[in-house]
Amino acid sequence: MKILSAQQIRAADAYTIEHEPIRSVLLMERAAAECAGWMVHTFGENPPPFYIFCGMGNNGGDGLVIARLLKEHGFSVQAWLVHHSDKASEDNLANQPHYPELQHIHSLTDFPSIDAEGVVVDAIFGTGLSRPVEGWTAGIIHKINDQRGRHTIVSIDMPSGLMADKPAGHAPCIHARYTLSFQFYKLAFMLPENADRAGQVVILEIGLHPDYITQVQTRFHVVDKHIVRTIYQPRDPFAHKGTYGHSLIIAGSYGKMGAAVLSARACLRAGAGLVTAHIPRCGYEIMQTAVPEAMCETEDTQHINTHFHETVKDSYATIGIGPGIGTEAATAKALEKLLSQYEKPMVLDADALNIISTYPFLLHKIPHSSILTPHPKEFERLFGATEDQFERLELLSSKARELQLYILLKGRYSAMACPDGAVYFNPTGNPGMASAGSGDVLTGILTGLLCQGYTPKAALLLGAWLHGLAGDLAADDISEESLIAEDIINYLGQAWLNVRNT
Ligand SMILES: NC(=O)C1=CN([C@@H]2O[C@H](COP(=O)(O)OP(=O)(O)OC[C@H]3O[C@@H](n4cnc5c(N)ncnc54)[C@H](OP(=O)(O)O)[C@@H]3O)[C@@H](O)[C@H]2O)[C@@H](O)CC1
Ligand SMILES: Nc1ncnc2c1ncn2[C@@H]1O[C@H](COP(=O)(O)OP(=O)(O)O)[C@@H](O)[C@H]1O
Ligand SMILES: [K+]
Repeated sequence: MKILSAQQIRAADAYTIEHEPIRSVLLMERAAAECAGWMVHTFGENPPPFYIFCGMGNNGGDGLVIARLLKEHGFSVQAWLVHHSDKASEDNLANQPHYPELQHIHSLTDFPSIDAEGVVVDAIFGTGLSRPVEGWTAGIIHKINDQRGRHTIVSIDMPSGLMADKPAGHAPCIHARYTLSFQFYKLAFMLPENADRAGQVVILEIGLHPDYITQVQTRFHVVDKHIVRTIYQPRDPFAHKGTYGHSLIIAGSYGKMGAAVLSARACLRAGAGLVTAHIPRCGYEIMQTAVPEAMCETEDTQHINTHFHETVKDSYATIGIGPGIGTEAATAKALEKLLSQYEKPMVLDADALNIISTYPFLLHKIPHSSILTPHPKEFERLFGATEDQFERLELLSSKARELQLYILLKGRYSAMACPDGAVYFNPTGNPGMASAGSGDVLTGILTGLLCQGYTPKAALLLGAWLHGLAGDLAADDISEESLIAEDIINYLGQAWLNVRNT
């Protein structure tokens, strides 16, 4: 799914009006009807009172239509027009007479006291916000936020105060429980700094013209079922274990053998034909017992520090390196040697990335189209700090282009940058996965997918999706709280079935 900028969303709106064709006031009606439908579906059993705050633009126009539709549905509704500007938009004006009970707010003192617990609908500003909200209108936003504990706040299209594709900094902004976003995610929703502003994002189809959406060029995307379905390749009925490659997992050190076990097991569960684990000797019994399906190569020390045997170049379809290997100087030397002799795309994570941040020249030795999977701290160590998260996304995209690598920056919506500069966000996953070892599992999954012949881009998008989906399926069964990395591996099979049957 493409992520459109605010300007492209306006163009999609205009294109739809011209080519469907549909009058703009009817497109507003259609969008608002989707919102009202969601509200009836979500709160309809025993509907609480609705308090709807409308601005002077088309976002406010949506609010006016929602107020009328909910009232017609028999809900208890009160609506206010927040006069932040002198002029209302045409479609806003057209809808005002259809909601005669409309009340007016001209200053902070007009803010109503809202007693009974209910739903506050924020339809003050949407994609037309052009500058930070100031003055008494900012006061209204703060007053609505003060109601957070007692009321459910639902924002229409955007939480008011947030800009779709610019940093909001500390500007006043609604903190919504839900944001009902029209047809697309906005880039701002993908960033951790806006998590408690957008709340849970619900995408509502409003029938924007498909021709516009197909032809519009965007750098940012959200991975969806459609993308995943086109990547997925069923296994060949005549396959043998050689068909799906032999991968090498280089992981673990004394006290961190769990990382190696998780990566190797995830690599197998992702579908690799054969897996060899390259580990320190102290982990031999652990690995052979915990993952009998994997073969082992060992080193005589507690860290990985010798050069890898000469066959590394030819024997392995791909390599996953990093979880738990530590950052000893000898391990760094071994990594340098490996990067000098191995030429196919591989997966680098955790301590492999930390070593590279200490010896940045290694960045240029990584085989083209390899996948790096830093979490935000590792990313900062590798590429430096940025002013804000929009700037960090730009840095991510430009580094992927410059180094011709795939870089996955971990998070709620992991951001995956490609060598052409495109960035895909992964929507699956949950906070239960914020627990030790989840990243080691991801390394194993990505290695397993590369190994069986998925291209680096396909492995990256499918791997991140499967990893998060397995976490979601696990959380559904055993809760986010008790989810551990091993569960992600155990639910990988169900995630595969889900992808296959999509
Ligand atoms: N996408 C679609 O296809 C569809 C989109 N639809 C809806 O349209 C919405 C976009 O509507 P929009 O363009 O009218 O902008 P909106 O967000 O209402 O704000 C504009 C108003 O705010 C004002 N203003 C701006 N900044 C301000 C500030 N800091 N402080 C104070 N005032 C400020 C500005 O006035 P001015 O800048 O002139 O002062 C103007 O009055 C979109 O989010 C969605 O809800 C659906 O109806 C149909 C299908
Ligand atoms: N709140 C969350 N929502 C979705 N995914 C998450 C969340 N928290 C963590 N994850 C995922 O879990 C993984 C954690 O990786 P990482 O921080 O490297 O863990 P570790 O080093 O302990 O293995 C990442 O893939 C990340 O995207
Ligand atoms: K809004």
